[in-house]
Amino acid sequence: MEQPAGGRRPRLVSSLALGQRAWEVTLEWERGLLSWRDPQPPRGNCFVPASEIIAVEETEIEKQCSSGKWQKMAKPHAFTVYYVKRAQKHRWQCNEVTFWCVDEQLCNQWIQALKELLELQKSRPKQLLVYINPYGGKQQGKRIYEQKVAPLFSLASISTDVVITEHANHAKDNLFEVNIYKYDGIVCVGGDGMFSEVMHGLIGRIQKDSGIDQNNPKAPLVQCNIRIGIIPAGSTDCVCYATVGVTDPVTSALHIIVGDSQPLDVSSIHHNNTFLKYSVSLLGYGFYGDILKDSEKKRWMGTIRYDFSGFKTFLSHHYYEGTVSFLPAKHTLGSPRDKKRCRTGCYICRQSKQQPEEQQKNYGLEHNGDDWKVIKGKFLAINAVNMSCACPRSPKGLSPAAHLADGSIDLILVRKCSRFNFLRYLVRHTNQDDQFDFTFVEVYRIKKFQFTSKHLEDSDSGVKDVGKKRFGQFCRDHPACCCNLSNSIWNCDGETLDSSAIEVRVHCQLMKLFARGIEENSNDEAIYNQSTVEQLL
Ligand SMILES: CCCCCCCCCCCCC/C=C/[C@@H](O)[C@H](CO)NC(=O)CCCCCCCCCCCCCCC
Ligand SMILES: Nc1ncnc2c1ncn2[C@@H]1O[C@H](COP(=O)(O)OP(=O)(O)OP(=O)(O)O)[C@@H](O)[C@H]1O
Ligand SMILES: [Ca+2]
Repeated sequence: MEQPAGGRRPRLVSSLALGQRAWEVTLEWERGLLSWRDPQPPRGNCFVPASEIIAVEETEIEKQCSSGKWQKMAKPHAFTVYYVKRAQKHRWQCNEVTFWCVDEQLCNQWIQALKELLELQKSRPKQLLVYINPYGGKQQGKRIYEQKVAPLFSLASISTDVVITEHANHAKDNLFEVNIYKYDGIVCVGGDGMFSEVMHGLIGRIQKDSGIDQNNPKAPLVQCNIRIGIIPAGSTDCVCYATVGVTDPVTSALHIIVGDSQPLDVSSIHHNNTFLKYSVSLLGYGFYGDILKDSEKKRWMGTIRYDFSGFKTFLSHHYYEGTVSFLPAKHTLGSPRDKKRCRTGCYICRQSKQQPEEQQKNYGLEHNGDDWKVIKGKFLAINAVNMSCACPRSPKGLSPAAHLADGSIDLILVRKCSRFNFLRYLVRHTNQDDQFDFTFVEVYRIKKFQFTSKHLEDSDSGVKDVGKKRFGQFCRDHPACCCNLSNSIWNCDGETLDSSAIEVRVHCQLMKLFARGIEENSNDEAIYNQSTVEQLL
């Protein structure tokens, strides 16, 4: 073993057996790096940063004794290191490597040193509260958690309190009752709806404990530092996909274990000084609202209900009249037409970090009315997204250049157009072409917006045409056309809103997830070339 230089922690260097050969294994405290090198040709060289070590354990060797039973033996001496391995398409796996030592003392020294290094990883959770929706997606939540996630949490010495939900809002209500402060994070196993429920519970609880009235649309909300982890087991899993790059329970569990942290913008939605909901992904009126309305009746169909209702809604081709007023985001660095996307360590999101404090300072100061832009029109879809909304159906999402934590919303207005053009627009969500490059599509990066349907404007302005209010199902002037005098509904992260007239405002980085955003070409550009391990073993 090397001696300490200048009082620093010594590097630990040993010759340990790996497979059939002796490798030079090094633990560098300063760089937090475990590496192993084959001194003989073809000289494999592998590195694992401490931040990606999941656990270290003494290796138990199973040996058959004379009675024929298998017995656990701790000799000869070996230890196993479990670590993150990057696979294809942002997927992470738990890999392991076992090192054999000449004696027990050396083995213990290595285990001790690695455990101490793991203790230094301060952002890792030790205690988690887990909510499982057994009915989300393909109804596999419980199985996914028990078979794929719980064994990893136990390997990483994370203790858990698990609640299997018995009804909708169980998790949300529970978060107002339990001592949330004893947990390092909350995990939800389910889809976007389940995540939304947990987010509402957590943000709501923090505001309640801080004396903030959620019904006040101007209230400066208190940031929530307890992270939420999402184990995807839903139908769309858009929040997971857009923050991790893949919907894979093992990948998400590993991001939780290594203690990743991804701040997230949250929009608050109000109507007449009444709080309705928060939104992190899609707030959509028209097309996505109608899909949701129809698909809720078809929950029994499972995950394909969205495709079925999507097709039906596409054919119905309804448009809705209304007024959208919005406050453009003036000081944000990016634009929705940027080619560059929000990725791990995103510069634009990092620059926006000071926004929460700025917002607090400006509390009560209203923006000049002139800054607001007003658009009246006939819309097939009004989509307000806080993030790209990438999901397996559309890997680049509704707004590919939207940022997870820049304190802005991308507002997409799709005006009335032909079915054929709308189809061209939809198809562009699935290929490389620009979905905003149409005359009937507009996109704005904004801070706040309001929407009122024409239907409501007319009734508010005292139009007393009872027939107009009552029939509302088809257009009396043009029975064959697609305009719909009744309202659509708002799809808020997969849940419906009770009002069609809404006021929306974004809260920069209000909450945090156990994620790190999508890694840039994660496998191809892996700094630590772990794949060599497999080639050489
Ligand atoms: C021709 C193919 C075109 C495909 C176009 C695909 C665009 C897909 C964009 C998906 C955006 C998802 C945004 C995330 C929303 C979540 O907060 C929410 C809760 O989970 N999910 C949904 O509301 C669930 C939304 C589900 C949306 C499904 C849309 C399916 C559209 C099908 C249109 C078929 C036209 C075919 C004509 C021949
Ligand atoms: N035990 C339960 N019984 C019925 N509903 C539940 C239960 N637990 C949670 N829920 C509700 O189920 C709704 C949908 O769940 P979830 O989001 O997990 O699946 P999904 O809708 O299939 O997926 P996605 O939201 O990704 O499209 C959530 O809004 C949640 O409130
Ligand atoms: Ca954003």
